[in-house]
Amino acid sequence: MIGPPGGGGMEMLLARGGRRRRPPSTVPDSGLTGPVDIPEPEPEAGPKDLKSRLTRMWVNVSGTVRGLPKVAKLTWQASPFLTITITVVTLLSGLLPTATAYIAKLLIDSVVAAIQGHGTKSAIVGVALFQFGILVLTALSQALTTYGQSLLQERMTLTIRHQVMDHASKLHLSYFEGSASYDMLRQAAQEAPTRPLSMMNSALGLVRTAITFGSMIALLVSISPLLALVALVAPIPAFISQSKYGARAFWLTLMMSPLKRRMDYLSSLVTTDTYAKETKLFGLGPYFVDRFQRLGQVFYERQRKLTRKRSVSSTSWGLLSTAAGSAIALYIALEAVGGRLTLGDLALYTAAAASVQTSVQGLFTAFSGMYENNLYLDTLYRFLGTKPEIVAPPEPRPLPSTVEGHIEFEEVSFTYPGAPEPALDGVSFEIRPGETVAVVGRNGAGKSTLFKLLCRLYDPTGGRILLDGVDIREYDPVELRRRISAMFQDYVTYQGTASENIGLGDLTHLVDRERIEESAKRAGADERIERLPSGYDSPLGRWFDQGVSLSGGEWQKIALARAFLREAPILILDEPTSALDAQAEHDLFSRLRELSEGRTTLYISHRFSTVRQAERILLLEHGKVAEYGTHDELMAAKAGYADLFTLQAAAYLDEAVS
Ligand SMILES: Nc1ncnc2c1ncn2[C@@H]1O[C@H](COP(=O)(O)OP(=O)(O)OP(=O)(O)O)[C@@H](O)[C@H]1O
Repeated sequence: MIGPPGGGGMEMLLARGGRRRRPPSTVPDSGLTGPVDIPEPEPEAGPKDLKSRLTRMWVNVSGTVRGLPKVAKLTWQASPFLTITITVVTLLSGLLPTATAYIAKLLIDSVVAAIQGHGTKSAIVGVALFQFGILVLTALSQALTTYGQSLLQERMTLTIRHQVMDHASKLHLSYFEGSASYDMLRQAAQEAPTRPLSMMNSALGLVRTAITFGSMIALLVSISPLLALVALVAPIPAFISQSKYGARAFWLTLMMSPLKRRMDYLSSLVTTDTYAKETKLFGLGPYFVDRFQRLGQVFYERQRKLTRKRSVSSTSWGLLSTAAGSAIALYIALEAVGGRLTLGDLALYTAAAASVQTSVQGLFTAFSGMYENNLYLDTLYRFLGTKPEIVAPPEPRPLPSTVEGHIEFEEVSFTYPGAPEPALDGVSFEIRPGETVAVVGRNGAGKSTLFKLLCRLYDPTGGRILLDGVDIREYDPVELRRRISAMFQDYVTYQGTASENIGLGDLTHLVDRERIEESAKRAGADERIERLPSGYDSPLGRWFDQGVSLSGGEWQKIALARAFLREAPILILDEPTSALDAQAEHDLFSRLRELSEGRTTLYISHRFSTVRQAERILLLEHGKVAEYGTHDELMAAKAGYADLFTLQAAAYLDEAVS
């Protein structure tokens, strides 16, 4: 039926189904260049004999059914009352079509009886009233279902989004930095909130249709077992064609279609604000639009072929079903003429045959809906089941109220998950309390990684990091991070007021205006903030409230102010002045001595004029400590640091001379 095992999730399906139709080329399938007929994964990669098809179908069915209790739990968590209401109404409404068909038969029979003179008008009125009652019930059940579903949808969305956010906030950094896990998080956040209800609806739809189906068959058996058998057999051809093409359509319409994903990416390149500047500058707009169009044509062509095949097949198989149905209708009509069946039986059969056929189709649609939803939900459950890797030990060592800030790296090595080589390799050095150390090195030398390890965003794969003589893994990571003020290279620009942007650096001072202004002054951000239309209360960024757009350097000063708000014993700054002008940089570093008074400070910088102001300098090369000492010591050593320093100084000198 539809692809391999239901419980396996999308990545597995993709990986297992990734059969290529053309030989691998040197051009990657990014969609930006190269051939546009990017192959779709083949869902049906397994053997095609009947036995294995049946086995696969069974695995899919059981996998999907196993997903149901969890879904029921989620809907129950969202609202027990609505869950019960919808379930009861759905089950009841399964019987309504059969009741409707049966009443139509009663009505016709009583009319015929009255015409023939052996029936009464009051009997007809009775049946008509009964029919009215059933119709009212049908309308009410539909209204209740719609009402309950829309309320439950809101509740479910809130519940699941809350669960996803809560869990994401506890997860370790590597989860966000790995592409597969990040994909899973995005899918859980975007798709999952609507899926459980959809799954629940499909499941209830399945049960409702099964009830209708079963009761119709039972009704037919009561008239003529042969009729029941024919009604049951006639829709089979239509069912076969449904199941064959339904699976393929599911694959093509699913977001995971590689072709469609690339189209979405191309579309985002031309419609997203952050890309607009570069797309315009390089004149990429028309190129991306053209690529999109060409990929779109291939996608459309595939859809067209599939739709054509599907409709030809379902129409021809469906005709077979119709022919069988019509033959039986004729047979019953003749039987009715012969007086062996009533006119009501004829009406009932016609209604029942149509209903059974629709039910078969409904069963298939409901099941494939459940299957698809289950795939998404599988991602949600796996996401919610991921355990945070960096957690406090069972009995964390309490951090002293006055941390000295004595830092030691002992043979620290670290390799990013899945990376071929270590980012840090046997790094050892010591920073005395209150000392200021500049970390330098080429791009990719491991500087930012060193900071991430110190903040315990990752744990070393070898060696240990000590704070005041204790391995940082013995502390509660939350407590440890409270002792660190940090600014990373890719700091956040919060879409909030200037005051909030700084206040978020320490939640205990979120609205402490005095402290916030003091931090802004330290970072050199005060002057700009005071010039804003509403000063510290001015919204920044353009997402909400039409805030003010700041320049790169102005944002960086705000981010610095945020780091300075927290008066922690350890201060970590990753390229704090990369976006600042020369004057602002000079001002900051002249203040840094004062700012770092009594704190252990580490900063990364590529500008050697600022680096030399540090008490000691750590030069990293390919993840190893190459040199460590004062500026004078490293200059005297005439090695790596001296070379880099001289190189940069010479460039400035050349400028000055020319
Ligand atoms: N999240 C990550 N996953 C895998 N590898 C990473 C990740 N982050 C960094 N790396 C790799 O680790 C190495 C060290 O990166 P790091 O960011 O520490 O360098 P850096 O010295 O700070 O460089 P730069 O001066 O460019 O900021 C690089 O080779 C990089 O490719």
